[in-house]
Amino acid sequence: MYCGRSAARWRRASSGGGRCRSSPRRTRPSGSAASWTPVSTRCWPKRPPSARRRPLRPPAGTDVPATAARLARAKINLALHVTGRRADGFHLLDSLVVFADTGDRLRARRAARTSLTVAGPFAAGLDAGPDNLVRRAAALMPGCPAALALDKQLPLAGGIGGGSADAAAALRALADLYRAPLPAPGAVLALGADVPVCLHGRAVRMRGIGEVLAPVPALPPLWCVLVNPGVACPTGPVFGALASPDNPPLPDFPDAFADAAALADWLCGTRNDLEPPARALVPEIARAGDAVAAQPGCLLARMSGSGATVFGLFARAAEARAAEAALSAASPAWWCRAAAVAG
Ligand SMILES: C[C@@](CO)(OP(=O)(O)O)[C@H](O)COP(=O)(O)OP(=O)(O)OC[C@H]1O[C@@H](n2ccc(N)nc2=O)[C@H](O)[C@@H]1O
Ligand SMILES: Nc1ncnc2c1ncn2[C@@H]1O[C@H](COP(=O)(O)OP(=O)(O)O)[C@@H](O)[C@H]1O
Repeated sequence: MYCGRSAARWRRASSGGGRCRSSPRRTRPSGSAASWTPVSTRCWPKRPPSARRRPLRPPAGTDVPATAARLARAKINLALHVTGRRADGFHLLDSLVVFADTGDRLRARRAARTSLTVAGPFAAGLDAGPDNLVRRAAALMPGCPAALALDKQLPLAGGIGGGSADAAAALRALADLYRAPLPAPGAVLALGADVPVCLHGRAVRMRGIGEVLAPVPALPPLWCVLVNPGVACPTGPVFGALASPDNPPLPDFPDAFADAAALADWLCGTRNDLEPPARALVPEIARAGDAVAAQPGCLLARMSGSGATVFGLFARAAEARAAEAALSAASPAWWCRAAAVAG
């Protein structure tokens, strides 16, 4: 990690291990509605959505749209502490999660049967079949058939939760189209540990394996640059390479963050515990982190999630855009995006 405006403290990892390019199918975390702690009150269906077979009819007189569009925002783990390991092997987390104002685009149109098409710069290698998280999300709402179109703008297996954001976007779009309730929390969590937080979609503290969400102080205006060095970094192997699952939780939050620099200072007392094992698996992460940390105005550079995407934080939009331009010019093979951080 690098933090501070002058001292470059991004630590280089000792290289080791090979590149990870495989994309294993996600295994399902077990979860129950009882373990879900939503920040806001939600209306859950009284019976499981799977009980519905025919398309839902919107309530009479309701003006429902025929199409819906959603931005599936990139998730950023500003801090990610691994604090324990459950008996089933899933790790307990304590994470400050925010969302960048950039992501995949999902369009949905009411139809007789559910279908999915995938286009965009990262469509290659992503199957539109039943394993796609959009399809798996739609399967949780069988009364809401739709023609779904995913414009895949985010790199796959990049630690920015693209698949989870797509699943959350699909659930929201179908709920909009049919004025239908969202699936039960346990079913949402079973799609992936990051899906509940992506469904929430705003800055939040995430604990448990991803199902316990709690409010955080309002974020100051903040911009980021996201950099993915083009190497997929699958989540499971990174957790598997973690030295210890038992690490201290996040420090106490202040009542407020005065500005971006104050947030960056607080983040300097936090970590991403998955960064050392990810850097050992994918040496490109350290190179990307060094490059981001060297950008003028960069307050902090760190890896998000299980990698390989690295983020830099900036107080001003112009600095983030300049960083994107400089990084893209220096390393054309890298995926670089400047974006506002949505509070
Ligand atoms: C690490 C995080 C942090 O936000 O982000 P990403 O790097 O994936 O973006 C998430 O916890 C990832 O969530 P998600 O990507 O949905 O994970 P899943 O598909 O449910 O799990 C993939 C695999 O990672 C491991 N896993 C995942 C979550 C967790 N809390 N403990 C784990 O040990 C398990 O081996 C699991 O089989
Ligand atoms: N719509 C989707 N977009 C991205 N990945 C998907 C999607 N559906 C299934 N996947 C699978 O989910 C895994 C995790 O992808 P992603 O959410 O992009 O990364 P991460 O969990 O590192 O943030 C990948 O192995 C990918 O094959």
